[in-house]
Amino acid sequence: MSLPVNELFETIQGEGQFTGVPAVFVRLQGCPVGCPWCDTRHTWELDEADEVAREGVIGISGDTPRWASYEVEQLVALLTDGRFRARHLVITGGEPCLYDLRALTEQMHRAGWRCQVETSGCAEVKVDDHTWVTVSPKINMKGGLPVLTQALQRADEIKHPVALEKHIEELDQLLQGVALPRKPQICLQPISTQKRATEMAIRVCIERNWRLSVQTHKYLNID
Ligand SMILES: C[S@@+](CC[C@H](N)C(=O)[O-])C[C@H]1O[C@@H](n2cnc3c(N)ncnc32)[C@H](O)[C@@H]1O
Ligand SMILES: Nc1nc2[nH]cc(C(=O)O)c2c(=O)[nH]1
Ligand code: SF4
Ligand SMILES: [Mg+2]
Repeated sequence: MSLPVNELFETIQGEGQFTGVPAVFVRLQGCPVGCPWCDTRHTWELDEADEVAREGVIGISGDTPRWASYEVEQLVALLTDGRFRARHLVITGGEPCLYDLRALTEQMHRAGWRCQVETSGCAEVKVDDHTWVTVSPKINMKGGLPVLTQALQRADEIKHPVALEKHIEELDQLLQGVALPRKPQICLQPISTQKRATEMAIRVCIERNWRLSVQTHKYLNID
């Protein structure tokens, strides 16, 4: 099984429940959802012409659509060869759940790491049982892709991007009638650190006893 890797880098998890935790990020190429405010638009298209050598995506920042094909075993070998101190792997994208992540998460857990997946919920979540699943639902997006009940039910955390009151109403509607067996933490993440969005998110988090997730890496100016 091969995975198209856009970038692989070590930083601090900037968002959600694990904010502040040193982590290695694997960003997979390809996403069909098309959020107008997406901060990783360069990951949307998986174009053959953008394929590069495997070394070409390690620790190099910069927003480009390039990607390299890694077999799961090659990725696990690289992640565990001693170059990283972190033991928290974040698999993001693009949309990582376009791909079957069971072998990767199983092998990384066996190596003593914790795994977290960041997904929009537009595709079935295929990870091992120990993986922390962060679902950031993308409601009414251009691709017309529904947020899958399977993804919501697998969620350990629901991290909703918000800028307008209507985004709260959409979340309420989405969650109505869906049983959430893992009792996920619900957090609101202001879109693009906008002041108004942040103020609204703070207010609603206090009203609902939800959690605030700000994109701390953007304030810190790190990857
Ligand atoms: C780039 S996405 C990749 C993973 C997956 N496609 C998803 O949307 O969850 C990672 C996280 O960044 C969030 N995000 C993307 N652009 C954002 C923005 N401009 N402001 C706030 N959050 C954003 C997403 O909602 C998601 O929680
Ligand atoms: N520092 C940092 N934290 C993050 N948490 C989620 C990210 C993502 O793009 O999925 C992200 C990211 O790109 N950088
Ligand atoms: S689902 Fe995620 S990667 Fe895809 S467009 Fe939306 S924020 Fe960007
Ligand atoms: Mg990001």
